[in-house]
Amino acid sequence: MSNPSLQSEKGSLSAAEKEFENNIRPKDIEQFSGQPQIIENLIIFIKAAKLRGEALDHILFHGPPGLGKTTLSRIVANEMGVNIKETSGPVIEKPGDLAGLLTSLEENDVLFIDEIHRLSTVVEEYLYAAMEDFRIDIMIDSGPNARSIQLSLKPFTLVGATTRSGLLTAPLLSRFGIKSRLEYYHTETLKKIIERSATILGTSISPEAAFEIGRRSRGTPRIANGLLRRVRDFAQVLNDGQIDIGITQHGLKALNVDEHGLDEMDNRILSTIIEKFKGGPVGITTIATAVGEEPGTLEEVYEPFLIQEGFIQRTPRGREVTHKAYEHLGKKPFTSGPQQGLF
Ligand SMILES: Nc1ncnc2c1ncn2[C@@H]1O[C@H](COP(=O)(O)OP(=O)(O)OP(=O)(O)O)[C@@H](O)[C@H]1O
Ligand SMILES: [Mg+2]
Repeated sequence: MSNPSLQSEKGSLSAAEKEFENNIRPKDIEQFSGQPQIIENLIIFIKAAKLRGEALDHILFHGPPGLGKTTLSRIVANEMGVNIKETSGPVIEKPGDLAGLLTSLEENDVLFIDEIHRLSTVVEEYLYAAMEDFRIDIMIDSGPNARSIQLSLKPFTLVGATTRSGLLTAPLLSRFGIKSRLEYYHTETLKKIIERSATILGTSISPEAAFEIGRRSRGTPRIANGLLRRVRDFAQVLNDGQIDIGITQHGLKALNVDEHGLDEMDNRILSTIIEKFKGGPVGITTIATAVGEEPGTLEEVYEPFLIQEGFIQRTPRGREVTHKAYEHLGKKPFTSGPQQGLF
């Protein structure tokens, strides 16, 4: 199984994990670390919308799981001083469900649709007019009595979030005025996030320990917070609750956390390319079949981190692992003949 924190299926987090996430989730923009470009722009757009007394333009947050899309959506509503209604793509089954949600919004409120790539086509089409003209046409009755009535909506902001922006249709994409792609976090930023979370949890952590956890968190705040929580257990039982570098290294080792923060699926991808495809180049669809994952998920959720960290490179003929990948897995590069490596 792949790391549950990375899965985009929302059911994968336990109730306790969700509660923990909500407790430490930054509520206003000052508490949110990282993503400087996105934050800088949002501050301007929010100020401008407030000055004009208008709804903020529709926003799409996209990027790998656990980087802060839900967090930012709530922060946007909070900073705008409006209510937020939260739903998700697969939950809105019929146009009527969407109409119900939209008509319940107050002026300038935020409607947050998580996993927006999973909206049904029919619902999506109704959303177009709602986003563009703040109106929705709904059919009432059926057969000869069928007629459509037009409902006007109060201006609102749609905030969509997705890990799979590649699955969004062009008409939907074009209706978002603001599109922000969240990036993986630098270790220094994760360190700050971990220190903030530790304060909320009432635990003391040394700077080296926070850095070490950050370094091994796959650039992802959710993973960083999850590791902090587990390492805190080790510290509580074995170290009087003090999280120092010693107990951190002990804990991370006991938890089998990879030296570079790679998860099981990352390692499976690398070892598959090495063992089954001689290190590549190999096409993404072929890798996907071999590891039992969808090509799109591989491309949008797993691969970006492996490329950023220099474990994989894209070539015109497909994906290739790098030296770093061989070293990481303790394997020797494949050589095609006895001549190679002689000179
Ligand atoms: N920039 C940040 N600063 C502090 N904490 C953060 C930041 N980004 C995310 N987090 C924390 O990481 C956790 C996951 O964030 P969030 O739920 O917003 O991710 P997401 O992008 O919506 O993930 P998914 O795609 O799985 O829905 C939350 O507990 C949140 O508190
Ligand atoms: Mg989310």
